[in-house]
Amino acid sequence: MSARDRLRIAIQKSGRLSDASLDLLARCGLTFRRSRDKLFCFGETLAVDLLLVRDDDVPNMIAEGVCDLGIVGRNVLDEQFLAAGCAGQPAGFRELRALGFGRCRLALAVPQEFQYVEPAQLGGKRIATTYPNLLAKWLERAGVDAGIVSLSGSVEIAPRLGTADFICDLVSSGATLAANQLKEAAVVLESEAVLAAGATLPGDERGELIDMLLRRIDGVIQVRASKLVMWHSPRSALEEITRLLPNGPRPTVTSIEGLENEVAVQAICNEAITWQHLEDMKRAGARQMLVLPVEQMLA
Ligand SMILES: Nc1ncnc2c1ncn2[C@@H]1O[C@H](COP(=O)(O)OP(=O)(O)OP(=O)(O)O)[C@@H](O)[C@H]1O
Ligand SMILES: O=P(O)(O)OC[C@H]1O[C@H](OP(=O)(O)OP(=O)(O)O)[C@H](O)[C@@H]1O
Ligand SMILES: [Mg+2]
Repeated sequence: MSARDRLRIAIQKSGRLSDASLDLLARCGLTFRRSRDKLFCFGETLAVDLLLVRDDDVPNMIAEGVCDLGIVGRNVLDEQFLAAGCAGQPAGFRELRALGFGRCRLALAVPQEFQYVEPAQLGGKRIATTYPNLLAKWLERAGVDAGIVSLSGSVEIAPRLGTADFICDLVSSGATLAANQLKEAAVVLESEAVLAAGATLPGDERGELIDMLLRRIDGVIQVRASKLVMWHSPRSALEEITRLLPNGPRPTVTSIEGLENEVAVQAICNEAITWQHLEDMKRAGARQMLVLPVEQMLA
C-alpha cells in the first residue's frame, strides 16, 4: 500500500479543539503512534493517519489534497469558504458533519453603555474582527454599510484603543467581553467543531474508510447525547413527568414490590438533561432520579 492510499485527517495541534478531536477519533476506534516531531501520527488500528496543524491551515490542506478530512471550527471553515469565493476560486472543502464540541458564536459586541437595538445603528461605524468575510456577509444581509477593520488577534481591545467602534469576535461564556467592558449585541454565526472534507470524496479505499468513519462518528455523537434517566414516582404522575423530558421518550415502567401505586421508570433521552428538567420532574412527583451516560447503543 503506498503512503497516499492511507486516509489523512488534519486536526488542531494545540488549542481548544485538540483534546476533543483526539477523543472523538479514539471513540471511533482509531489509535495512533505519535512521531517524534508530533506533527504526524501513524494510525495503528486502521489506514488512517493524523496531521497536527494550526487550525487555520486545515481548510487549505484539504483543498490541496494534503489531507482528506479535517476537524476545524465552522467559524474558520466558513470564513475561508467565503474568502475563496471573493477571490473567485472554488473553495475545495465543505462541512460533512457537525461534531457537537467547541461550541461558540461569532458575535457582534458593543461597549457596555451602548444601547444596541438594531443593525442599522452600525451604519458608518468601524467594526474590528478576524472574520472580515463572515462579518461582511452579515452586514450585507442586514443592509448595513459599515467599515471592517481586519485584525489578526486581540480584537477586544480595539474599541479602547480607538481603532474601531465595535467588534465581531468569538464568544462562549462572555467573560472576555465583560473583562473588556463590552457586551454581546447580535449573533453573526453559531459555531462548533465540524468534520470537513474535499468537494468530492475519494473513490478509492480512502472513500470506504471515510464512509466507515462517518458511521462511527454518527454513532459516537448519538451516544454522547443520550442519557438513561431513571426515577420513582406515583403511577398517576407518570404521564406528566414523561412529558417534561425532551422529545417525550417511551419509558419502561416496572412495578415496585409492596408499593401498589408506585412505579420505577427508565427512559432513554436523546438530548441533554438539565438540572431544570430534574427540578420540574421533582415538582411533578418524581423521586430518586438518576441520569446515567450511555456507553454504547445498537438499535
Ligand atoms: N471561548 C471558546 N469556547 C468554545 N470554543 C471556542 C472558543 N473560542 C474558540 N473556540 C473554537 O475553537 C477553535 C480553536 O480555538 P483556539 O483559540 O484554540 O484557536 P487558535 O488560537 O486560532 O489556534 P491555532 O494555534 O491552532 O491557530 C476556534 O476556531 C473556535 O471554533
Ligand atoms: O466568551 P469567552 O468564554 O470569554 O471566550 C471568548 C474568547 O475565547 C477565544 O479566545 P481564546 O481564549 O481561545 O484565546 P485566543 O484568542 O488567544 O485564541 C475567543 O477569541 C475569545 O477571546
Ligand atoms: Mg488559529
